[in-house]
Amino acid sequence: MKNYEKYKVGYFVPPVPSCDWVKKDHITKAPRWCSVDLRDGNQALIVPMSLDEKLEMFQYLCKIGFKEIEVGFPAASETEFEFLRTLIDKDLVPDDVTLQVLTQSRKHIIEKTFNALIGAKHAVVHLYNSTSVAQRQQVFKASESEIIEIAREGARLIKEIAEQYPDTDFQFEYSPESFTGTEMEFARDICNEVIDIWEPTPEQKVIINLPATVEMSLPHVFASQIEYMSKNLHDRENVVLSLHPHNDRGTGVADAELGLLAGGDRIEGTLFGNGERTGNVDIVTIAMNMFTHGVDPKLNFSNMPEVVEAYEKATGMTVDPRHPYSGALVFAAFSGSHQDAIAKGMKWREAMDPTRWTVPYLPVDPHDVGREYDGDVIRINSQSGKGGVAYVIERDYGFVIPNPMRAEVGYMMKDISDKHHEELSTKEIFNYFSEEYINYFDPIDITDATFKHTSSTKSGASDSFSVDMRIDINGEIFNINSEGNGRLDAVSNGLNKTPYNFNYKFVTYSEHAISADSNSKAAAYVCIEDQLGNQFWGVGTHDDIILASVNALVSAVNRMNKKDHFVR
Ligand SMILES: CC(=O)SCCNC(=O)CCNC(=O)[C@H](O)C(C)(C)COP(=O)(O)OP(=O)(O)OC[C@H]1O[C@@H](n2cnc3c(N)ncnc32)[C@H](O)[C@@H]1OP(=O)(O)O
Ligand SMILES: CC(C)C(=O)C(=O)O
Ligand SMILES: [Mg+2]
Repeated sequence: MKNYEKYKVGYFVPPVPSCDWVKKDHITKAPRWCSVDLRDGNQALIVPMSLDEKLEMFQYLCKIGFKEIEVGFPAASETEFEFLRTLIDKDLVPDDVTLQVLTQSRKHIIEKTFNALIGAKHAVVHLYNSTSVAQRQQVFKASESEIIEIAREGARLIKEIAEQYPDTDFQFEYSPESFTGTEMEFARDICNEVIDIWEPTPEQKVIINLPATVEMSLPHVFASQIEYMSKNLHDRENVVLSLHPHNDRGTGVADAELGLLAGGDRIEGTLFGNGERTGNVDIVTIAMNMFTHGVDPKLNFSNMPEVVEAYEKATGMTVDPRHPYSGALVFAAFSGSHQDAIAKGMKWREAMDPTRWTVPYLPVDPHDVGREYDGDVIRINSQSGKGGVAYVIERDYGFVIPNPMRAEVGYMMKDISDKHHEELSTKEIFNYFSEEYINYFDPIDITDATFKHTSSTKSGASDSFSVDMRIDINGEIFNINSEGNGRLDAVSNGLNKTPYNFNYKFVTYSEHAISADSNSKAAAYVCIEDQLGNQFWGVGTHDDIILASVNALVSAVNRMNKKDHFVR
């Protein structure tokens, strides 16, 4: 027998499957969110949170905007019980936040749960018992009616005890735990039995929570199960249909989203999907998925690095660098074509429509989750291209590298990164760029240059310029006067008046003012070509745009010297 042959599907499709949810293409409003970080998340930690850690996490969950928080299983431990007492006795629960607690259907546990809640303003008492075929057969060794009786007993007791505390606004919740391994008709029946005992009203609705305690099926099957339950629950209008997906198959978010389309009103989950085994469903991802469809998720993740920090501190878990919306690398584009598209997309947005976000490869504006464009988005390594390199140099240093020069600079950075086998920071990139191209005065340095405009006023006569220059070549000084039909031409002719033989022709020239912080105000770019057709770029900077262009020419000629050594 092959190993895989010991498995078969363990879920149940509804007797009358329907898929009306398929017709809806996105979620149009935020569900009721319930954080179960402090209960389901907490029970999955190697060392559950201390009272102080729970308090800190509770306050942070309130800050994000959760209005319903399952704070624990008060009968589980002293810390759990004390935590509730502290929240209530010290009046730490905001008026608009409802505490939720979990209990098994056992008298002493239910009683202890209510004791923990004495004095609370609002509370959800959450009752569960297992309903799946496996649990009925193997754990409870009980018939369907005996399992229903466990639920009914718990529901009756909860209702009865709650009546003794009229000052607390109680809401009741029931979960057929292991719902995904339960026959749908049985799940429907047991939930309806509980609903009938609790007799919900529009003012006092009940919550029926359908957990994918273990995620067992494709997400569309889960959605069909939710749709079936939604259509077959008693008093549906007075029932809040809650979903509680886990992530065993890695599709917890899909379960939640399709489940919402299928009739779910509420989601129980955790930050970043902490929870038993592969976790509870990740509320951050569901909320941000909604956000990127233009729907207000009613939770505030605008400072995601802070959320990550708070979560990691409280749980001791880490957020993966690839975790949707929150991982350290989720906005990083290393690859050339992605960088090129992002850089162009950012510029297009600025010029065409800053109100919308459609930048390729970035499903969300990093600023909307507290991340930066600088450093977070375009990052340079050996997979990068000219567009990305030019983008970061322009963004951080204000140098607009001309299009024909970009490939050369891009390949230079790619090679450096490849050889060093590491990412390059923008600072390193600029240093390499600067060392190689900008004001490269070895061996030629023009230490003084004074221009005169010597054009004729005769019509048809072209402009001409003369320059007096002091040229230093390897320490040898030449005082030269020369002329040309432009300033650069005059300098170039002057260079050729030295005993050296500079054989090149101009290919292109461009210049711009530098907007970013810089000691210089202007940058110029010159490309020359030697006799063999090799091209050499030089970049010059100076306060004076004319001298910037002279510096660019000298840099280009000096760079040519690296290949074609000057001869006298
Ligand atoms: C999917 C979920 O996340 S469900 C929530 C799970 N979370 C936790 O269990 C964390 C907190 N739990 C605890 O601290 C403990 O389990 C307690 C305090 C609740 C109970 O402790 P104990 O009674 O000592 O142990 P234990 O949990 O093993 O009890 C098992 C018994 O409870 C029964 N039981 C389990 N769940 C339920 C339930 N929901 N309703 C009624 N009985 C239940 C079992 O059938 C078993 O019965 P048996 O004694 O007749 O065999
Ligand atoms: C208690 C229930 C809702 C639970 O956590 C689960 O089934 O996963
Ligand atoms: Mg759970």
